[in-house]
Amino acid sequence: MQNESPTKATELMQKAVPMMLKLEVAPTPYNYGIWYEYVSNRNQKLNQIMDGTLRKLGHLPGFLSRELFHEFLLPDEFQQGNGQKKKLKSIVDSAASSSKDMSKGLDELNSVLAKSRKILKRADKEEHIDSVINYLEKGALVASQKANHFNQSLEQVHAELAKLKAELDDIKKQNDVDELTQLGNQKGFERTLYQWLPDAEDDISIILLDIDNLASINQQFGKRAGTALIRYIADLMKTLALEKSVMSRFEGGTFGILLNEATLDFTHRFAELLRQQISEQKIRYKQSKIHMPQVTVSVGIATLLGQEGPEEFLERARKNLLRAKQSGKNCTSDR
Ligand SMILES: Nc1nc2c(ncn2[C@@H]2O[C@H](COP(=O)(O)OP(=O)(O)OP(=O)(O)O)[C@@H](O)[C@H]2O)c(=O)[nH]1
Repeated sequence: MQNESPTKATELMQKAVPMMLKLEVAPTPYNYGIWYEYVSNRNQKLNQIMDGTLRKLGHLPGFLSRELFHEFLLPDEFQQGNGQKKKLKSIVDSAASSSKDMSKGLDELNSVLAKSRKILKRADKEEHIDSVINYLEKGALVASQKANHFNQSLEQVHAELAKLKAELDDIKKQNDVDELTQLGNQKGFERTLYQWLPDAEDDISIILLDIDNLASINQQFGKRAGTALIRYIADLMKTLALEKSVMSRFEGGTFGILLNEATLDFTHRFAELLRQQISEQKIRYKQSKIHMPQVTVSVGIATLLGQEGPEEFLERARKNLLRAKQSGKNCTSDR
């Protein structure tokens, strides 16, 4: 569900509720959610499935509504079963209960109108007309009170959804952080890559940087020292971070940097600066006087080519990293 303005949300509900009434759709939270999405017409695939099923069966079975709700309306974070799911359910439940109330109000208004029509057919005195007017007035008042209540509850839903969305954004950010180094993680790196690519000119670049011989460092000094080294390199990278760039640790001693507005030439120079700075570090073992042997990294870089997709782009950087390793390590390769 997107973050609608209250007016837009009301508009969508005013389309969805009569449609649900016409098709005798039960006002369950799932139905409420998917019909709201259906009338918004922004999810072609959902609409195709719903149209196809309605054509074939004449209705949407309850289990399918549930499936569609989970597939199309719950973002991944909700599907992980955290507290947000409960919050969303309570929002949807409360919206569903007011939509039920609203539909009851419409039924009552319809019955008032039907009765008035009946009486009017037989009305031959002025007092008959007066009593129909009074009756209609009362019926319309009740319906409009219900409609007001419904609008208010939609506004509340809207505010609660906005709050929930902000919480989710925070969770997303936390999910994108690598706990060991506090840089981003690979998921966050890829998320940003997918976000940047559609608007990119050919000036997005990737740097993949991998600590050389980490396995033997682990063997020689212990895994703890290897892990401390990963953190050390991450901290050093942070001091050199550029604007419009994202620094991440993928796994082990492999880091990824995504640079926006960076040509191949600039990226190469920046990668070399990182590589050199790392190789010049004199790192002491467990704060003792013993220095670790020179720590080096190999680097693969790539700058976006034409219509290249994110996977091919990242794969090219990976191949260049492999080439740097095969060329004797402690060097940068861009082809
Ligand atoms: N200390 C430590 N080691 C890790 C961590 N994650 C992965 N590793 C180890 O890092 C090592 C990476 O090994 P390889 O990918 O073979 O690479 P390498 O020994 O660095 O050799 P090259 O990449 O060819 O230079 C493996 O032995 C992993 O077990 C970690 O968080 N801490």
